Amino acid sequence: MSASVVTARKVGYATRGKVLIDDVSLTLAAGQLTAVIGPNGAGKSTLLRVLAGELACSAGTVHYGGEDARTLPPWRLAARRAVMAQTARLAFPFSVREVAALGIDGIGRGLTRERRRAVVTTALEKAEVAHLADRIYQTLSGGEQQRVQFARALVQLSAGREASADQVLFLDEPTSHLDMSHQLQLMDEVRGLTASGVATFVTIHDLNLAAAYADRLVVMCGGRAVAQGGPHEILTTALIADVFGLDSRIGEPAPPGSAFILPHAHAEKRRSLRNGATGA
Ligand SMILES: Nc1ncnc2c1ncn2[C@@H]1O[C@H](COP(=O)(O)OP(=O)(O)OP(=O)(O)O)[C@@H](O)[C@H]1O
Repeated sequence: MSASVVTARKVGYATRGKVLIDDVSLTLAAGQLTAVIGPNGAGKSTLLRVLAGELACSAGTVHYGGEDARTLPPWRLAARRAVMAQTARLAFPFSVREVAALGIDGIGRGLTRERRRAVVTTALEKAEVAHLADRIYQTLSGGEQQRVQFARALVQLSAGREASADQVLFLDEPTSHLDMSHQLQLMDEVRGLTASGVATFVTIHDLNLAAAYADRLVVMCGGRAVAQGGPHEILTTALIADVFGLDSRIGEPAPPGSAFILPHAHAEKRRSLRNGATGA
């Protein structure tokens, strides 16, 4: 069995009297890709931020190895885990290379200048943004910015590896702005990192990507983890219909020549639009 890198026990998080996640227990293991799915507002990002130590849980515990995340010094936490957030706005006109290099801040002091540059260059290449290295980050498209943020997280992991072998990469909807080719390319990179022993944790809306790449799925709904397990045991028609509030017949056969299976609710709307209805 793979070694546990992060262990959450009965974790809850509440703010201003509102419970955002409740009673979540899970383990992130070395060499395992965990994907979190669930409807908007289910608590996926909050769970990610609690596990990553960005938010202190208000109930339960999060441990990195034997250490409580709340007491880990920031630089040690930064060496053990990298986070690719859902959105990242920058106030100043940094170049792409400078943004990626932010991943080294605080943890890469022991690296030579050449080594730092090599770490950043490799990450830019892996995220397929090396050709944009000298561009100003704010001038990039949404998808390009997302890939730069992925590069920044890869830089942080590479720099942190000198201090810690047990690492975890958290990605909050990393493919939301990416075209299909870059979605697969990014997930392939994440899969490769996972194969090298990193524990990876991805929140994602695309159930097909989740099923294709994850070793383990966590289904969040109403702040609770309502199901956990392998994609094939978890992604049942009944569970998807229940959690996402869809018609119980989730899929319809793909049209000839199409690569997609459309959710039934969307298919109904598409049919009514095709027949001249308003679709409202
Ligand atoms: N600081 C906050 N104060 C109050 N409510 C919050 C706060 N942060 C998040 N929430 C609420 O908590 C719930 C869970 O938010 P969260 O971002 O974790 O959901 P999510 O599953 O990631 O959603 P999405 O798929 O839309 O990204 C939402 O209803 C959100 O409005």
